[in-house]
Amino acid sequence: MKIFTAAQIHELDNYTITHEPIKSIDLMERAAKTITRAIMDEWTDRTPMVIFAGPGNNGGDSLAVARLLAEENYKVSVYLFNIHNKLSDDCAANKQRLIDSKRVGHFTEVTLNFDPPELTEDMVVIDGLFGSGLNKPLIGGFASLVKYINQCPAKVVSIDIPSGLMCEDNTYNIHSNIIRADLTLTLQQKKLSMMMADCQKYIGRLRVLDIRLSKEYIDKTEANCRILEEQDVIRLLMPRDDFAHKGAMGNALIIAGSYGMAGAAVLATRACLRSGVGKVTVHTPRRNYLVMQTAVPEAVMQMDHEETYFSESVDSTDFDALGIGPGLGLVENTAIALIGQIRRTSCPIVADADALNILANHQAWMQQLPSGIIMTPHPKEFDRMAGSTSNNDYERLIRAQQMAEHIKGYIILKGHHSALCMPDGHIVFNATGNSGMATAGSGDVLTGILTALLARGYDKGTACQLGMYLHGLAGDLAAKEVGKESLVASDIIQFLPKAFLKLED
Ligand SMILES: NC(=O)C1=CN([C@@H]2O[C@H](COP(=O)(O)OP(=O)(O)OC[C@H]3O[C@@H](n4cnc5c(N)ncnc54)[C@H](OP(=O)(O)O)[C@@H]3O)[C@@H](O)[C@H]2O)[C@@H](O)CC1
Ligand SMILES: Nc1ncnc2c1ncn2[C@@H]1O[C@H](COP(=O)(O)OP(=O)(O)O)[C@@H](O)[C@H]1O
Ligand SMILES: [K+]
Repeated sequence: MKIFTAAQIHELDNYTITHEPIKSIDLMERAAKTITRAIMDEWTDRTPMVIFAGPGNNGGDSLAVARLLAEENYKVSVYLFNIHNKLSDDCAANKQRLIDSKRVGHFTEVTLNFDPPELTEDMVVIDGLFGSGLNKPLIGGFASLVKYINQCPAKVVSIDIPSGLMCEDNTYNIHSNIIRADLTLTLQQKKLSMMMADCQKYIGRLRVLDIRLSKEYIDKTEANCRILEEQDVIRLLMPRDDFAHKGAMGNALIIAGSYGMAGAAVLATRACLRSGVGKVTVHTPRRNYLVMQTAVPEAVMQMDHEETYFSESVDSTDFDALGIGPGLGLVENTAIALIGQIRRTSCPIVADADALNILANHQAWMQQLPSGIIMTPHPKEFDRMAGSTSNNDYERLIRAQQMAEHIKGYIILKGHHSALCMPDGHIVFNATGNSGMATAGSGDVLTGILTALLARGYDKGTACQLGMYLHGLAGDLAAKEVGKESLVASDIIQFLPKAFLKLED
């Protein structure tokens, strides 16, 4: 699913109106019918509905919804805010339709002062104040109204987007003046701000409603951001040749683990082995020998000269991909070995965890990364790499996007919706995965999967997309079986086979 900007959404609306063709008022009616059905799915006609409508088309939508709900015998009260005495054409038309229908129990057009109605627990508030046309933070009377709605005990449903929330950048927004919805019914496509963890408190539960905007425009218009879907991923899968032999299925090298952190190496290596690769070699400190050999008998062991930490770069000529970082530790000798390793490696590299922390501690090295490197930071690791803390998730995402372009590499900013930032500036969000995966070692598993896919021969962008999707899918399948609370990183590996099977089916 593409994520369009507010400006593109506006173009999409206009394109639909001109090319379907359909009158804009009829398109609004179609949207309102879909929204009304979604509301009726959630609440019966015993629930009193209080609608707050703004002066633009978001207000127009909500006035049409008010009329349609009233026709379905819902008890409806409507407050239309028209303080500048200027309504959009379709909002004005829907005001008239609502008055003419005579079904709505209470209608007030607020032009000056507003005496707010009592909002009780049994009611539903429909927030149709502002949608994708919001162009500045809410202040004054609208801000007071938002605060009033936010402190009321009623359930709140936002049409298209919680009023006050911008579709993209909320860095300079006034956060106390944004509606905190329980349910957001967004039209046609998710907006970028809906992918950000720190905006979830405004959005609540999210449903995307198909209002049949122009498929032609959606298909032909380039979007900078998109959400990865199953059908995209299925197309990426390479078939396994019947005559395959291990020599042709990729040779992966994992450099991971230090004394006390053998587990990270075990997880990355096991995940790598479960992701279709022909052969996996793990380079780890001597003292991890017995643990590794016992836990992952399928892997080839290559022991570092040091007992407890990675100390010298290794010849990677014969390998097809390198995964480096999980549990590596931060001692200076390891740092020097790491940068040496990165410099002498010519196959694709996945750098994770301590590899990223080391780079963050040596900012000059950040400038010398080979193009095409794949880095998989969680937000804290990213902030360390970037050299400063981002104020919000959007700012961090834009920094990651800029860094990926600057170093010509791939950055997977991990989270609920991990964001793959590509060297050409595109961003791909992952939609699989769940909160059960917020457990130590989940990231090591991703490193193993990515290393395997690269060794198998997937190009970097494909390996990143497929890898994060499979990782999340395995986590989702595991959560179904063991529950989110009990899920551990090994469960993700255990369900990787089922994740592959699901995609292959
Ligand atoms: N177009 C279509 O075909 C379809 C559109 N659809 C619906 O339309 C919605 C978009 O509608 P929209 O473009 O009219 O914008 P909307 O969000 O209602 O607000 C615009 C008004 O707000 C004002 N304003 C802005 N910021 C403000 C602020 N901080 N404080 C105060 N005022 C502020 C702004 O005034 P201005 O600044 O321009 O003077 C203008 O009057 C979209 O979310 C979806 O629900 C669906 O029906 C599907 C078909
Ligand atoms: N709430 C969540 N929803 C979806 N995926 C999650 C969630 N929490 C964590 N994950 C995934 O789990 C992994 C955690 O990685 P990371 O933070 O590096 O863990 P660790 O360092 O312990 O291995 C990431 O791939 C992330 O996307
Ligand atoms: K809204």
